[in-house]
Amino acid sequence: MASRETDETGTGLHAAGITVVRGGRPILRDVDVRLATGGVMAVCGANGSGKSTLLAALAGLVPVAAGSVSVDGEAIHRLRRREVARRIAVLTQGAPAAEGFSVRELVHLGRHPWRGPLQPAGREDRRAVEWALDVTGTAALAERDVITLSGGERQRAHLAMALAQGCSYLLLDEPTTYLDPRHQLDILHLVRELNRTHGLSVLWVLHDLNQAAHYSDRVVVLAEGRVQADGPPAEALHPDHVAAAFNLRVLRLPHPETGQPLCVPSAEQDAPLRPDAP
Ligand SMILES: Nc1ncnc2c1ncn2[C@@H]1O[C@H](COP(=O)(O)OP(=O)(O)OP(=O)(O)O)[C@@H](O)[C@H]1O
Repeated sequence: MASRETDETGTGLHAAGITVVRGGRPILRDVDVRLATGGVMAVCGANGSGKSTLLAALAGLVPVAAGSVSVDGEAIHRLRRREVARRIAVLTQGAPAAEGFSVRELVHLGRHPWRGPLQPAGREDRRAVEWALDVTGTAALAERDVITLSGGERQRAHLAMALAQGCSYLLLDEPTTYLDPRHQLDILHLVRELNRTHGLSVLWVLHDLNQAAHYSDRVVVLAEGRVQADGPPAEALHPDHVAAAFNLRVLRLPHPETGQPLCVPSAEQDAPLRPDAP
C-alpha cells in the first residue's frame, strides 16, 4: 500500500484525505480528490463550501492539518516552491490587475519559476511567452497596458501568463467570472482545446453546473467542506447530489439539440436559504 507521503500508486495531482483548518475551523474535512494526468475536473459547490480552499491546498498554498497532497507521486510539501510552480499554475479569482505592465510583461512573469531573480529572459522564455500570447489570442494586445483591458481581455491575458509557466497542471478558480455568455464559452473551449492538444491537466472551479458537465470529464461536488459526489458529470450532478450540496431542486432535461442532460432549476423550491431574507 502506498504511503500518504509518497503515493507511488498514482500519477496526477492528489489530495489524499486532507483536512484544512483556517481561523480555527475545519474548512475541508477528509477530502480525497485526484486530478488525473490529462484530465479535466470541475469542482462545484455552494458559496463557502471550500472550493477555493481545495484549489489552494492542491497547489500547496495552504497547509493541511491531516492527509497530504502529492503531485506525480511526490509529496508537495517536500518540493521547493519553485519546483511546485514549474508543475502547477494557478489562476485565482479576480487576479489583481498589474498596473503599469504591458500584456507581454505580464505574461513574462509566468516564466519566473524557470530562471533566477536577476537572470534575463532567454530564448526558451521568449518562445513560451509568444506561444501563450498566440494560443490565447492576446498577441494583438501584447503592448497594451493591462489596466486598459476589458474584463474578458484581462482574463485571457492572465490565462496566457499561467500558460507561459509551462506547467502540466492548470488550476483555475472561476475563470468565467465577469465574462459575458459568449466569452465564457470561448474561455472554456480554449482551455478544453489546450487539454486535448497539449495534454494539459485542468482543475477548475465552476459555478455553472451545465458548463461544468459539458467541458469536464469529471466533477467533484463539495458540500460544507466534504466531498458530496465525485465522478463522471452525469453521476456527480445527479439531482440528489445537487439538492444536498446546493439546497436546490433541479430537473434533468435533455438538451434540445444534443440530448445531453441539462440541470434546470425546478419552479418548486424550498424556503429561501436565509430565514431573514425578505
Ligand atoms: N483565511 C481564512 N480564515 C478563516 N476562514 C477562512 C479563510 N479562508 C476561507 N475561509 C472560510 O472557509 C470557507 C470556505 O471558503 P472558500 O473560499 O474555500 O469557499 P468557496 O467554496 O470557494 O466559496 P465561494 O463560492 O463563495 O467563492 C468560508 O466559510 C470562508 O469564510
